[in-house]
Amino acid sequence: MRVLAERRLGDFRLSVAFAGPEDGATILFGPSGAGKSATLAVVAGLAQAERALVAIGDRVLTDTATGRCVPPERRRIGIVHQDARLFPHMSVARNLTYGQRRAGGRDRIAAEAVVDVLAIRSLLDRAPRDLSGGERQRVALGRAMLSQPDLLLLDEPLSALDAARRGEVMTFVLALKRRFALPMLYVTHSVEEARTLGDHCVLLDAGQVTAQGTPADLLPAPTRLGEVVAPGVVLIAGQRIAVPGLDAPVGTALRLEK
Ligand SMILES: Nc1ncnc2c1ncn2[C@@H]1O[C@H](COP(=O)(O)OP(=O)(O)OP(=O)(O)O)[C@@H](O)[C@H]1O
Repeated sequence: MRVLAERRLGDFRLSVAFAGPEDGATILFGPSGAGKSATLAVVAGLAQAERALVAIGDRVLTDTATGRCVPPERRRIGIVHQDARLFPHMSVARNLTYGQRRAGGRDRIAAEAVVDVLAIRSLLDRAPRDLSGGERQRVALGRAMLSQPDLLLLDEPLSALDAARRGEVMTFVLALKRRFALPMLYVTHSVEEARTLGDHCVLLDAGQVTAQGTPADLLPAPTRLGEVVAPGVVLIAGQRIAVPGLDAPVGTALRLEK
């Protein structure tokens, strides 16, 4: 995947160029306002840029030098947002087949395999309103996969979930990545997500790429100061400490404030 995007948004100037693996996840990491969404919009074909090149393998989707610009619906890009945006009037199964219908006969990614990897078989007859937040995101991932994308764009897909669900859904994203080996462009603020899921990492700040490399090299592991090891019990520096009133679920990592 190759991306070059130069665009102006009011006073903000985006000027980024990066390349990522065709069979792994590229992380776009940066603070709020760095230009991550502005970059995704160019990749998805939803925004014009003064200068842009977007290519997946040898498929060129945007090239301002030649005037090429494939419309969004023909880019073969699956998008997963922060909120699942499932169709509320359709069952899970119909949400999934909606993705399939848009695939134009391509069928590299089998529905059965996606349903298995995401463990959503028991949810197929449910309505989106009867799903938990984590289940909804798994279905949104399935719908995006079944549109048979050449690229999966994930725009902070875990950030609306609580810590426990985040870890769970992250495991499913990892499983999809391993099983289907398609390029992913993954936007996050989370060091943990970047390090767990990323093969390549692009750091953005103020509209510019400030560094590119492996997530492990660019993003130091967060220090886990404490972990909930039983209801109301935190393990800190090897000691089990009871914390009355603590209702965080077991497994939650805690950062302690002074
Ligand atoms: N239509 C617009 N007009 C003017 N400025 C804009 C417009 N859209 C975005 N911006 C500015 O462009 C900058 C980059 O925004 P962008 O949404 O890409 O950041 P981001 O990295 O995705 O942030 P976040 O993590 O908060 O989603 C911000 O300073 C934003 O205020």
